[in-house]
Amino acid sequence: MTEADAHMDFDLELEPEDVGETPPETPIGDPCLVVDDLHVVYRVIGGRGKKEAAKGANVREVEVKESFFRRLISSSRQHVGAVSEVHAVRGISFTVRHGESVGIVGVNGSGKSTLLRAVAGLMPPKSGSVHVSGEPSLLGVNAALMPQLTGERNIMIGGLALGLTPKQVEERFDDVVEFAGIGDFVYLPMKTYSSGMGARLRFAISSAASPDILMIDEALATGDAAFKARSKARIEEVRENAGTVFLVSHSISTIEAMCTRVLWVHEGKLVMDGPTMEVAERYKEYVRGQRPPGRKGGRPGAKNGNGNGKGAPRKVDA
Ligand SMILES: Nc1ncnc2c1ncn2[C@@H]1O[C@H](COP(=O)(O)OP(=O)(O)OP(=O)(O)O)[C@@H](O)[C@H]1O
Repeated sequence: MTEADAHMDFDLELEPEDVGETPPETPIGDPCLVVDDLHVVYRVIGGRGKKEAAKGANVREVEVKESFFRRLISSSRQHVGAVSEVHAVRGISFTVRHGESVGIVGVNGSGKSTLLRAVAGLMPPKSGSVHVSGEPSLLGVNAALMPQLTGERNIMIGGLALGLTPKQVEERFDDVVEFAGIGDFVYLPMKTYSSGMGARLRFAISSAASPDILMIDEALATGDAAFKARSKARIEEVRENAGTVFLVSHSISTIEAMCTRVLWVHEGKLVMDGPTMEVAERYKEYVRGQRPPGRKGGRPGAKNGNGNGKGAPRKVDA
């Protein structure tokens, strides 16, 4: 696989069921989420900061001043390597209103999932802030459900974590199983599930509680047409109740069908924010340019730099 291919694993084709669909209309509501100059940094012990940084990644090796305690234990432990920092989200700001469904797009490793997790409060920011009215619900790919427990137990745990009572979870149990389409697998440990089954169950649980802010990380890519249709209806339901939906997906057609607005993230920065059609078009142009970021002329935001002679993405006010 070439470097260009590595950045091209997108579904740029509209699927038959999406053809002719127009994105939902943008409703006007009060702000429910404000993200202000957000920075998120991962610290990795034993990383290869210099090598990664040389390849253009958002990585730097940091010097760690050895404390007395560290020196004491290091004499009895093997050296574990340098500490590296990955600056995954770099100064992102935006405001979201009730009733918006916001898609997040970007090439692999651009920071989409990290941004979503930070907004959900699962990642502490290095600096900047996230102000939320309402309780965000993220049970995406990295959710803290327990693989050794059965789907049944995880539905109960997930439901309680989302604020449902045990009785409410019991009442919604059959719906969740049917929505996820996992049948009798629900009585087996989640570690026996395919990744698609796990992702669908997490989405089914996370949307069961009608959350104020529903966050979905890639789950929709894992289902068949019927699951996608059910998901779309569920997302519409949340939006109609003036909730807010965040959706990370590699499938631009999914984003086009389900979102009113798109944030395009590249190397941890927000390069474009605007109505779905506008941003999706520019993003597709960029991806079709087949120039991976880091190569001359391939960086979004660079002057005439998306590889097809078109200029930098225009930042659109939210
Ligand atoms: N747990 C982690 N520890 C260290 N670095 C991480 C961790 N998770 C993500 N990263 C790094 O942070 C950056 C952003 O990753 P993130 O997963 O947010 O991107 P993404 O756009 O969601 O990627 P993908 O589309 O491949 O899922 C990448 O450089 C990635 O290597």
